Order: sequence, then C-alpha cells, then structure tokens
Amino acid sequence: MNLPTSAPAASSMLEVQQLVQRYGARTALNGLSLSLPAGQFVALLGPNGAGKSTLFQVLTGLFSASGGEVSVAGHSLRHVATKALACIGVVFQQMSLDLDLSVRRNLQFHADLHGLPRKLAATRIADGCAALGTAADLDRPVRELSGGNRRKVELVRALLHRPQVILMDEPTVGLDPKSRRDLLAAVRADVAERGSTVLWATHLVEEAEAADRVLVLHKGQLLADGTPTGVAQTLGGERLEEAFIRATT
Ligand SMILES: Nc1ncnc2c1ncn2[C@@H]1O[C@H](COP(=O)(O)OP(=O)(O)OP(=O)(O)O)[C@@H](O)[C@H]1O
Repeated sequence: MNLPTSAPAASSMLEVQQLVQRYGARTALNGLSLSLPAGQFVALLGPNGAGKSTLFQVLTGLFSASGGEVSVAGHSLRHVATKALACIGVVFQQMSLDLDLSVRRNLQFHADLHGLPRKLAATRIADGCAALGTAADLDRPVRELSGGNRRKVELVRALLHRPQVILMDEPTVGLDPKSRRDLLAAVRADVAERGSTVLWATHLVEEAEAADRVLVLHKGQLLADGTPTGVAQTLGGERLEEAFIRATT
C-alpha cells in the first residue's frame, strides 16, 4: 500500500490541513490549516486559550488530533510519525530539563535519544552552548542556572539533531529583556544559517512584529496570515497591537 508520505509542496516544511482537536464538548482547534516553507520565522500570535499549546501538542505527537493531517518535511505525522518527529525540535512552554543533572548530561541524553554519535554530539553540545553564551555552565546542575540560561540550554537541545522545523511555545515567558533578545537572536541565526523553519507561539505582539510572517490564531482558527503590517491591515488597524486586541476580544 502506498502511504501518503510525500510533501504536498516541495517547499513546505510544515503542512497542517484541516486540523481539529476537541476536548469533550470544547473545540480547541477548529479546522486549522497552514503551510510553512523553509527559512521562515513565523509567529503564531494568539490570546490565552486560542489553541497554541494544543497545536504544539499535536505537532509534537503528544496526542493524535481528532481530525486533519500534519506533515513535517514531507513525512506524514499519522503514517510515519518517527520520521516526522525526527524533523522537529521543540522548546515547550514548561521547562523540561532534569534539574539534578548537569547541562552536559541533559544534552547528551537528548542526543542519545536521537542516535547521534557521541563525538558529534559532544561537538554540537560544546558549540551550541558556546554560541548561546552558556559554555561555562556545561558541568553545573541545571538547578543552579537562571531561567534565561535554562531556556538557552533548551534551545541548544532542540537544535542538537539539526531539525528542519523548530517549535517554540511561548519560550520567553518569565525571561528578562536581555535573555529574550538573546533567545530570539539565536533562533534567528539558525534560520539564517540553516534555513530552518520556526513557528514561535506568543501572545506578545512585539515578538510577532519581529517575525517574517504572523499567523493570528483565535478560537482555534486563523484570523489572519501575512507580514506584521499586512496582518494589521487585514484585522483593520494601523498598528498590529490595536488590531490584534480588537479582533480577539
Ligand atoms: N486538557 C484539556 N482539557 C480540556 N480543555 C482543554 C485542555 N487543554 C486545553 N483546553 C482548552 O482548549 C482551548 C485551547 O487551549 P490552549 O492551551 O491550547 O490555548 P493557548 O493558546 O495555548 O493558551 P495560553 O496562551 O493560555 O497557553 C482552551 O479553551 C482551553 O481551555
């Protein structure tokens, strides 16, 4: 049997078609479709409860959606989940490092899960932490790190297996302005260097304004899709913030 595992379009790294997710009577994703090409930094802008985390949970295989299809770098999440998930790097909203292990051990564990050869993993861990300015923390337990540095380690981890698609679920919550800027710059650098595709969920309009493209999610559906300026116009405002607030309240 031929399974539908090929990419719908050669340039589409993340393809979501008619995604539906229900929790009992509540519909969190209501026929959501989107298509993201390589080399794009995309903000998923939505207010609390819009469905951002639900989308990320489906995209990362935490549960199967009630309906619809997802493919990552041409691999169907439904039919070849292992291949699809291998193309994704993720930073979840909640910190997910082992606090008692060192940064190096946390990262090595992830590299092992992805089957990276030890030598290659060691190089990427050292290079990644150096690039993010956390090399001095490599042998410290994560518990001793600041929130900003924990986030940076999570980004290094997400990039270790060099995924084509990077999912960031409200990654700057609780970070100070410098840590936020560093994290954003590091992700931007990966897009520029490797042509990765980033989906960055946020409810902060200023983060969306820095993106190549903005998807506005509200009640599980896309209200607008375009450049920050284009989206503001679509939503009937001059500035994105006013337009976003008006459209989602
Ligand atoms: N496990 C669950 N059981 C029932 N309802 C849920 C569950 N998870 C989410 N929901 C509901 O689904 C909708 C979407 O929630 P979701 O957490 O995906 O939104 P979000 O955009 O990530 O919000 P936030 O910015 O607050 O994290 C909300 O109405 C929420 O109450």
